Amino acid sequence: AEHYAPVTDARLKAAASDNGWLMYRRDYTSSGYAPFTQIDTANVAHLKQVWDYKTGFDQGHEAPPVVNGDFMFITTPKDELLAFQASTGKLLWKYQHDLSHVGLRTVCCDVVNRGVALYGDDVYMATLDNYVVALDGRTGKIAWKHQLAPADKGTAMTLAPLVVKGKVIVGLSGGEYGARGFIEALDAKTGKPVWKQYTIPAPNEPGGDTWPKGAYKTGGGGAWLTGTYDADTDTLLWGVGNPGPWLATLRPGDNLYTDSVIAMNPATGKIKWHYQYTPNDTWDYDGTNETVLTDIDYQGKQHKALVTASRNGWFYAIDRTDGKLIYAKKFATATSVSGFKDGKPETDPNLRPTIDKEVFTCPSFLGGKNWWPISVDPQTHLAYVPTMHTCMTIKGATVAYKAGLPFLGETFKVVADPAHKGQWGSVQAIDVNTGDQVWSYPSALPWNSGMLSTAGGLVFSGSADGHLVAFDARTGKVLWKSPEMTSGVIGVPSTWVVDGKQYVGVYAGWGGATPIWGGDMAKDPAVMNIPVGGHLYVFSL
Ligand SMILES: O=C(O)c1cc(C(=O)O)c2c(n1)C(=O)C(=O)c1cc(C(=O)O)[nH]c1-2
Repeated sequence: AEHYAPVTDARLKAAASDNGWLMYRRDYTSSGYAPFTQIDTANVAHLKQVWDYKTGFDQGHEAPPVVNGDFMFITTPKDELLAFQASTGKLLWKYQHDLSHVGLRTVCCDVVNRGVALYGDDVYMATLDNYVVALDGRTGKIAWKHQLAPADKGTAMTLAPLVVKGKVIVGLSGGEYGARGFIEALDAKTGKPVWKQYTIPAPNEPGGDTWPKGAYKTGGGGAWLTGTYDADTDTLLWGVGNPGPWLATLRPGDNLYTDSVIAMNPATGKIKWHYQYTPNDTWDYDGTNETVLTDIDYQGKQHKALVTASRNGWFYAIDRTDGKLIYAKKFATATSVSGFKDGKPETDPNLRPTIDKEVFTCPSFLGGKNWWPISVDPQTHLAYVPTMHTCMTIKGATVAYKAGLPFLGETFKVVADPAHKGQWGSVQAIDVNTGDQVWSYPSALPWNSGMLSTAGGLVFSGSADGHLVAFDARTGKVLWKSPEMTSGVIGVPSTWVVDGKQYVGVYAGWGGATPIWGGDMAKDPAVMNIPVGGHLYVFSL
């Protein structure tokens, strides 16, 4: 293999001019966009498989290939880290994190891992038993590992870390177990903790008064997806998950910072501002979905914005300098969050379940979109959004907190969205200047894969029936479908260039929350028949 070029701050900041895919969403803006033009709308139909690798695991395969030079790094659901020669698929080394001491039970939504971060010579992975592990990228030799929280108290880590200025930053899963979430930064060289920011304030801290007495300790607020770094304002942006327990009558108040994006100082973790997508959430909508930085022109005014397609079914544009709402538009049927007043979301009091009352509301807790990241293309100025069309019935239930056990207080069932019968999913393009839909590609099966856009005028994403699909970025026309892969796709495609040749890679490996919690959707024979099994595929011209 060729020599390993260290990943510097300069390279991470200037991802646009790099041939690799150096982090989870390729660049600090979380665009999921690559500037490569070799594969384009005219030749994409000639893509051929160049190599593949079967992982041997049947859980959901969610990680994107992360590529530095001719080195590719990808994780498996059980915290194995694989290094390949990116151009040929030659396995260079393999590291298996020891999960033997952890029950895999306190993971809400399948045993998963979303991949790695790179810095210097090292590769970083977060694990289900709350370690961050650093390995030498060339050899797989362990540099350090550090455990952030015990493994048996309802917490886990499933996200890809983010490296900002020499710190490896990760967040906790555990919103369904009443774990108090946090985001923590470790020194990339030594693994020493630098700062830790709880997502749920203590009573004496700002926002502490949005919780009833004592509730913050079991308030949830996982931070289970990778954040975004705004290099212009030196701000770290991170989405925070749902409050615990799900049943909101047990915790009156806004319950900050659940279901919010928080803006932090990356040197200290100190919170600068926040925006809450769903106040006093009682539908498990989380606020963890990606935060993508993009400059927009809304009604004739320029804004430095962040955009997100929230689980609650609304597409938000927020001023990324101060956290003020610019606009919010529905991208899926959305009734629980019913409108906005002075920039703050309002929820429908009639659609709040109680211990005596079952309600029907949309979207389901799985969201108008779940964790599968959107991509924002600076050329088309469109956001490509993997969308789910479901509603739910939901009712309160009794619950008591016990560390390591689910803390929900609700029963629920995912059902079809009456406005999208026979269509569990779609891929849609949304104009980030307006929040309006430009094209939509309907899918009978749920669409649970992340999006990749490229300067070749293409959008790639994987289908549940096992194809990598290339869309025309402007029109949504399908220009190419890979031959059928051995499983459905929930992975995140990525692309890179080695020796002048562009590659596209994606995991097939059906799983994640949909087959476990999907109710009527999971019981649809077409969904039940999706084969499982992890399989990495790489294509080029
Ligand atoms: O609150 C949490 O801590 C938490 C963690 C995770 C996770 O770590 O995967 C998911 C969720 N919540 C969740 O609500 C959810 O719908 C979900 C889907 C998936 C998946 O991998 O498909 N993970 C998670």
